[in-house]
Amino acid sequence: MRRESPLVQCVTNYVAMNYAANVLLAAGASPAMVHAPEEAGEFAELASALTINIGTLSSYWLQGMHAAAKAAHASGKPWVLDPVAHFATAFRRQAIEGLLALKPTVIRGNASEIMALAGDVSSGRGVDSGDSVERAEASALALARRTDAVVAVTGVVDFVTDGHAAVCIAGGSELMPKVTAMGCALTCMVGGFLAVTPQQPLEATVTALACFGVAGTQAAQASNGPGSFAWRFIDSLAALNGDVLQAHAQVARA
Ligand SMILES: Nc1ncnc2c1ncn2[C@@H]1O[C@H](COP(=O)(O)OP(=O)(O)O)[C@@H](O)[C@H]1O
Ligand SMILES: Cc1ncsc1CCOP(=O)(O)O
Ligand SMILES: [Mg+2]
Repeated sequence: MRRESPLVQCVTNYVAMNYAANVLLAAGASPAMVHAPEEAGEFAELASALTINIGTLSSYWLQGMHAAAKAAHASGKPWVLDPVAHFATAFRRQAIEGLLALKPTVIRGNASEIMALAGDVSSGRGVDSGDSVERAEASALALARRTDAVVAVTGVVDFVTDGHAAVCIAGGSELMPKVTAMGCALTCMVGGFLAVTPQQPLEATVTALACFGVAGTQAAQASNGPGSFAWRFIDSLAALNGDVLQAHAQVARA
């Protein structure tokens, strides 16, 4: 990632835009928050990967998402879908079906989002999860098989699957769900690793999640609460390199 500094197009939400861009910069990528329908498709042809997040959805943004995802799909670029609170309203449910039809390479969400996307009953209400990752594992496997996407469920211990192999990633901190846009930023980070290893979406996703696990644990050690954690996390990510990741990542086959 640091060697190639890939251009990553992020269509994310108003809450996450600044933090997610700083996360990608800390990891060595070059983020671009480009979402207007007039240019999102054209830009997707330039970028090495695309991420789409429906957190603060509107009709206008949805047009940009479609333009970008269509262009990415047509030009063989990988793209990541973050289905924030997709179950909450009819508008979101309809939007997520349309985006799924454009074949995301990776779907990254919390346990409630992934369970609901697989058609299972979940306890989610808004953007925060009401379910454990363990409860979402079967849903993730089924969703991966149905969509041909790699599915990542995040929480205390993350679970990633392509419908066949499955990997667990531990680490992180209980402060992470207390900082808004942490998951959205992680989705953009997955896009960064997909950009540099587009043929290995499972490995790219696991690497992104492992970076968050290691940086999250390190940042929490020096933090008094969510405010200082948020900026220390960016510093920890910026200090991360391959050796530190190899030494501290908690990754295991599930
Ligand atoms: N209780 C926890 N302990 C450790 N890490 C966590 C915890 N909750 C969330 N995380 C981490 O926070 C990041 C965002 O995940 P999550 O909170 O599930 O996403 P979202 O913000 O979309 O709900 C992931 O790296 C995940 O591993
Ligand atoms: C609070 C909020 N409201 C709409 S999008 C958003 C951010 C959600 O971020 P995350 O899914 O990373 O917690
Ligand atoms: Mg989220």
